[in-house]
Amino acid sequence: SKTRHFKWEVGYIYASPDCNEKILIGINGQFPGPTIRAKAGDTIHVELKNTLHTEGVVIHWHGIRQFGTPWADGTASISQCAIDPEETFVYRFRVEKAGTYFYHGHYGMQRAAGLYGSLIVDAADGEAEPFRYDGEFNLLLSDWYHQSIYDQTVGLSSKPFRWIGEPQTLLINGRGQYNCSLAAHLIEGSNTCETTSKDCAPVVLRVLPNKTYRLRIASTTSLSSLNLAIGNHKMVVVEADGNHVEPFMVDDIDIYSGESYSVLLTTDQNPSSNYWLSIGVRGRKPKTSPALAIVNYSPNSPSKLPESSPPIAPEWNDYNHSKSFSYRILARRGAPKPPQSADRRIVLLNTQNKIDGYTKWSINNISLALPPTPYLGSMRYRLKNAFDAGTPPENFPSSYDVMRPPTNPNSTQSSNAYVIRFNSTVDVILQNANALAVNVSEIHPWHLHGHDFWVVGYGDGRFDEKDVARFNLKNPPLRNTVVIFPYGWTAIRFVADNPGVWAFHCHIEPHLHMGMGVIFAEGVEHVGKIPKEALVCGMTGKMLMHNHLP
Ligand SMILES: O=C1O[C@H]([C@@H](O)CO)C(O)=C1O
Repeated sequence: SKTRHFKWEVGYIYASPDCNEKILIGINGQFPGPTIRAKAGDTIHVELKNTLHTEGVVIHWHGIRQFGTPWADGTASISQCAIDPEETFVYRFRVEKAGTYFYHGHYGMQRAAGLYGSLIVDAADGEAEPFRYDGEFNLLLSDWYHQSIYDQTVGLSSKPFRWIGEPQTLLINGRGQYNCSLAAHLIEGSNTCETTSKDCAPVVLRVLPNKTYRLRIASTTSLSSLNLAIGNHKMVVVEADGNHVEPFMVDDIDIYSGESYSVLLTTDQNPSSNYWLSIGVRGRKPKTSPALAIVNYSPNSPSKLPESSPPIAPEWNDYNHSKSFSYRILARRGAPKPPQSADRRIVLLNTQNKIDGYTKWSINNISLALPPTPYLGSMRYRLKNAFDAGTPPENFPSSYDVMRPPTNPNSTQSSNAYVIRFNSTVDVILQNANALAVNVSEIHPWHLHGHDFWVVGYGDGRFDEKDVARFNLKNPPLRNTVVIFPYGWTAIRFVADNPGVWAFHCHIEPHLHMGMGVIFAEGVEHVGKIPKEALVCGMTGKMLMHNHLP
């Protein structure tokens, strides 16, 4: 195995991802950031210089466990201090498992400002994936707002609340077309548009007939849940979040923020035509046009417009469609199985709340407020008063009606954390509920840092003790992100075998900003020597400056 070195500068740049010039956060002047490509077992070494003029930055390596390097997880206030302007921080960690991953900013709402890129891990030398393909494409999906993230964050934390609304544009590999359909010739009265600029030209997948391609698809959207389909073609799902799944064939896939998939595409359709690949919004009433890419059968010209219209995503609120897709995702035969019982069960109620008139999301009535001192340092060195004391609740009152808005919407903010016994097995039940408005319950994709977890069950309504008997302990899929459907619950199981402090949160950027997350700490006493650059801020900073390192 190798060490792969990268030297990055993170800074604001001018770019036109949807043919409209804005500023966004690029890496080495690029958007999306450079793709990291490595082999399983390699070490990634990123020397990251913050060239944002007036704000800190961190980068999270989404789906990478950071076993033995919890300080490299890239979560501000959790695993490290934000890197100050003009400072350089070295992220050094191992990529253990082949798969489709990505990285992104994890400070404030910097992900929504465009701070993301792909991280692809190939099988180690001498190892092979359990499926074959002739070529591959990488599709990093995102959504894009014209409003700056400053404007967005101020709105979300204002009274009255100002919601960000739906994104202006969906992007594929950082490119999209605002207010102008590529399929213009098919839609009467729509504008044709200038899409020759390299920043916003549609993505072209150039294929040969009768071959099989692996499409790596990851979503780092700020808000949108997406559906992806390719005209006339079916796809076979083979990977989810860096784990092999039992292959199954679909017409389209749903993908939530924080998830990744690999699908196999066989180019077995009429080769004299090109085809649309289309991405549309799910789970929220869409106001954003679908994003399109072209599957270009060689030797057709890539500018030859497909004869058939782009596939249309299922109705945004057809949750049965989404559920049937999620329920089909199962571990590939031979994949690691979960422990057959858990040592602890934590039930997390997801509600939208009010705190002093501000709109928030809460988990068991606590809205996460991150402390100034990163947990990893304050827990490792047992600093008092660095974050709120006490264990957050393990459950919510049995009288709470998940089908109705909260009768008392008042909630509290806290930075308290769940301390989990090292190497114990934990079940988490994510319980969805009605939001503040009547008859509204939203989709939330939950992402766990530092682990993959088994998705052992889903259900509608309120989770009940008797549901435990229905858990799938035979072939549950391993993932790092899983969705909770409106008014439903999702059960996950994981082994707390990774010393560190790990965020577990809704991957919707504004929801995390509004407090929708919790902190898990496990085996912190086993954490090795934390590089002091990760901790020099807040109380740990003062302690190190006075040389009182225990
Ligand atoms: O967090 C959210 O706030 C709005 C809405 O509930 C209140 O404006 C919305 O759609 C969210 O997802």
